[in-house]
Amino acid sequence: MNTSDFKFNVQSSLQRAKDMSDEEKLYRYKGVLYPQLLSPEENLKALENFKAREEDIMLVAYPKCGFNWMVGVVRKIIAEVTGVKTEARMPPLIEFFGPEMLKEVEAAPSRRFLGTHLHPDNIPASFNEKKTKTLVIFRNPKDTLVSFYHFSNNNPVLPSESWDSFYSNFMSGDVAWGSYFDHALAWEKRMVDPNVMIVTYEELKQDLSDGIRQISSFFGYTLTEAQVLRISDGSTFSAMKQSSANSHESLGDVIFRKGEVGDWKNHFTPEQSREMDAAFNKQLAGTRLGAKLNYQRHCQ
Ligand SMILES: Nc1ncnc2c1ncn2[C@@H]1O[C@H](COP(=O)(O)OS(=O)(=O)O)[C@@H](OP(=O)(O)O)[C@H]1O
Repeated sequence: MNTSDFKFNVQSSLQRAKDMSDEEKLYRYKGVLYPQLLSPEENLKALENFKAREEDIMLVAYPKCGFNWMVGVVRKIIAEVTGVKTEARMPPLIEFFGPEMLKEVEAAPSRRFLGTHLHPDNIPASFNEKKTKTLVIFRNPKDTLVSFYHFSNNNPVLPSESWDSFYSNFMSGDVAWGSYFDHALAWEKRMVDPNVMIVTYEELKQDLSDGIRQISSFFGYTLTEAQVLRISDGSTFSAMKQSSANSHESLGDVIFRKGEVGDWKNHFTPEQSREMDAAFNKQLAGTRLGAKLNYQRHCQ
């Protein structure tokens, strides 16, 4: 799959964003906000008939939950097992592709590595129908919100917003790619599906090697301990930030920002923190995903 056109599109989108007002940068598709320049309606419409394959490798994340980290890890796993290196390429987000690029993807040989931030309702139905193995990464909502706030203010294709305004929009789900809680509740329902594996940012921060072993075996690969070590050494925050100028060009420093658990403590007011606690309790307390996110430890 050749992604040079895609690289060019991202650069030209960043350029075009300079002439747009913040109001023009997001639009609604089936009720969910998406970035006009990166995921215009024609991209999302073209995706509706996308033909997933059983052998595809699919990665899903709500924005800022660690998608690019997992892209790096999965690409390194693939490189170790097959010898094919694709790490210098931009992330394989299907909603950024557009009709022409999608034709190339449809013609590409298996196994294809694909990813998305799409709202679960907007993910092409064929991924579920074909039982494509799908890795989903989640992160605690407070750090996700902080990361998203900085991203919005440093990525020209998204609106710039004050902390209080972004906080309110995140809580009501009026941010690009929709509500964190909508995504979480939809994936919570699929946690028992053997074709879905959910990992959390926080558990990977704690033991990346174990995560790499589990992820590779989920996709049907077996790694030696030396390979696991090589992949984890190359996937630390500092290693990935260092190589990001190559893989992500001008967005490298924006995406690889801080890479820590708990930065929310430097941003949330006590009242905002209590409001998020109440929202989490209402939506996710007592669920499997809620337990996996270990909210009390990471957010209280
Ligand atoms: N290797 C590694 N280790 C730890 N943390 C990492 C790593 N790579 C990326 N990150 C952090 O992930 C956050 C970006 O998330 P996404 O890649 O999902 O962002 S995006 O929505 O696709 O733009 C963003 O979090 P914040 O630093 O809190 O903003 C990145 O720094």
